[in-house]
Amino acid sequence: MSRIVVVSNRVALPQRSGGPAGGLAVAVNAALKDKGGIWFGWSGRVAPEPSDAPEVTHHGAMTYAVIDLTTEDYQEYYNGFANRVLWPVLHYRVDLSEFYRSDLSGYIRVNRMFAEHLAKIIRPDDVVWIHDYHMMPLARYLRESGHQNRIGFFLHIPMPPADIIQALPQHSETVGALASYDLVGFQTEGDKDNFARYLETRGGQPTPDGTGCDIGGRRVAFGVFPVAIETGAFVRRARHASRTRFVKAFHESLMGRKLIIGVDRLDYSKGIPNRLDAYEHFLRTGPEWHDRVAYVQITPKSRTDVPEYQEMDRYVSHKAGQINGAYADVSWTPLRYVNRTYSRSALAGFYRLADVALVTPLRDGMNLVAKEFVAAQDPADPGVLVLSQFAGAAAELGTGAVLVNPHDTEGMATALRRALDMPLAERRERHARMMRILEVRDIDCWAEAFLAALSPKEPATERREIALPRAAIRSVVRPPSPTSPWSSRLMPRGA
Ligand SMILES: O=P(O)(O)OC[C@H]1O[C@H](O[C@H]2O[C@H](CO)[C@@H](O)[C@H](O)[C@H]2O)[C@H](O)[C@@H](O)[C@@H]1O
Ligand SMILES: O=c1ccn([C@@H]2O[C@H](COP(=O)(O)OP(=O)(O)O)[C@@H](O)[C@H]2O)c(=O)[nH]1
Repeated sequence: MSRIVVVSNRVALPQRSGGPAGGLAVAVNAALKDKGGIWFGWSGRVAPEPSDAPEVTHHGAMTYAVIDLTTEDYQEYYNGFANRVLWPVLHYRVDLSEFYRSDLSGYIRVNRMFAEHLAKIIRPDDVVWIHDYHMMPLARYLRESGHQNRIGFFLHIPMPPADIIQALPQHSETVGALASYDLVGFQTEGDKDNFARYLETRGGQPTPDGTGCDIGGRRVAFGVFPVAIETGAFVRRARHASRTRFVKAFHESLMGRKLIIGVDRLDYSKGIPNRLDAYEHFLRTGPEWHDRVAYVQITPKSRTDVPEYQEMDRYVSHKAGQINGAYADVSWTPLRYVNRTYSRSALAGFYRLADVALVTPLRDGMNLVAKEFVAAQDPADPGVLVLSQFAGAAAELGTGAVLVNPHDTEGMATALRRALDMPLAERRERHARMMRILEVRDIDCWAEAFLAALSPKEPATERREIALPRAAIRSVVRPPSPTSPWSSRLMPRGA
């Protein structure tokens, strides 16, 4: 019988709940745990020697197979090429990328090693589903060694326009290698269109029905599959969490103040400095709100070996201290900045307490926090989602959220004020609009739609879809300033 084999760098191992926070692991885990399958990837460990064979564990319907990385692999493949080249460039930040040929070699070496391990795991009729920018060339290497399986790829992060992709040194080895898949899935229409245009620049011929492209003697199909959450389960989780002692204690600590919440990995793509600027502006221009709000920013540290992330850490801590220094009183802390990882149950309870969520990335593939926040609300008295127009989630939630441009400090402060003042009837109506989408497009729908489109019997045109409002959002990329040091490139203008 055909099995589903999923491959990703990050694997949500069952014995390690409370591990690093990240949407890919959360989503893939939710999609597969009942369906079953094999999940192959990195163990999260760095070891002196490469793994001879994957370490295999079974849990429910899932089999996990993971390998360790050596220090060199971890530096070159993960910290280096994946997180200092592909991550910034695909998030439209060519100015932050640091390219070294040795890192690209490491990336290719690790992908070849993944392909070799995988070749021993997969059977000819298995459907292989590969995830994210760490693994772009994997299908090419599997094809080179004769594997004819149906192989799909899903990109969790944005796909920028062709001009930006072309700034990636040797992009044919990474983005170009996506042409070896049978199906490539994206979070938004804009991402898909950018990829289609990129393939055309490489001589690809769009198929007459527009669902793919013929290139290099093969046909690659494209699709849009916005990643989702376990909506029903998250609603129940939030209801339950709000009754726990832990969440009640948090509620009491607010002493009747309105709660503004932000939950993001400490990553420059999440726009945290811009958001703090906007909050500072809100406090400066709105003294009537002093002592009436509490902003809790939960920010687990991420990719801490990467210099840009270390700098972001220093900057955000400093900025948080500045805001509290300027506006706190003996009995009021305007900003609670927390570098801890919380369980998703605790987060669900926090979201339900919140009056406003600030989800304002400069660029984000999707942003599951936005969806979780909406699902966690009490429909009778829901909080308001303030959402960046540059998050993938804006394509689905844009009609219910208050959309903002994260580069517009005053605009964000105004949006925050509007959200805090929003009448109950409008809050209910906006929340209901977003919930309708989250209920129809949940995580099972995401996995089923992708796998149906990948399966040979059900071509992409027959898959289950609902019409989505188009985000149709593009932004202009500011060229890097040759004179500024890299650290200032991370900060908002004027910081
Ligand atoms: O694995 P890490 O290096 O610790 O990083 C965590 C994950 O970050 C990214 O998540 C993305 O996927 C989410 C789900 O589709 C999406 O909502 C979000 O917008 C993306 O940023 C990354 O793509 C994952 O590979 C990482 O595991
Ligand atoms: O302390 C935390 C912070 C975040 N998350 C989870 O991590 C995921 C973050 O996914 P998102 O798509 O928002 O962003 P990413 O970090 O993947 O870029 C969400 O499911 C959060 O609930 C968590 O479990 N604990």
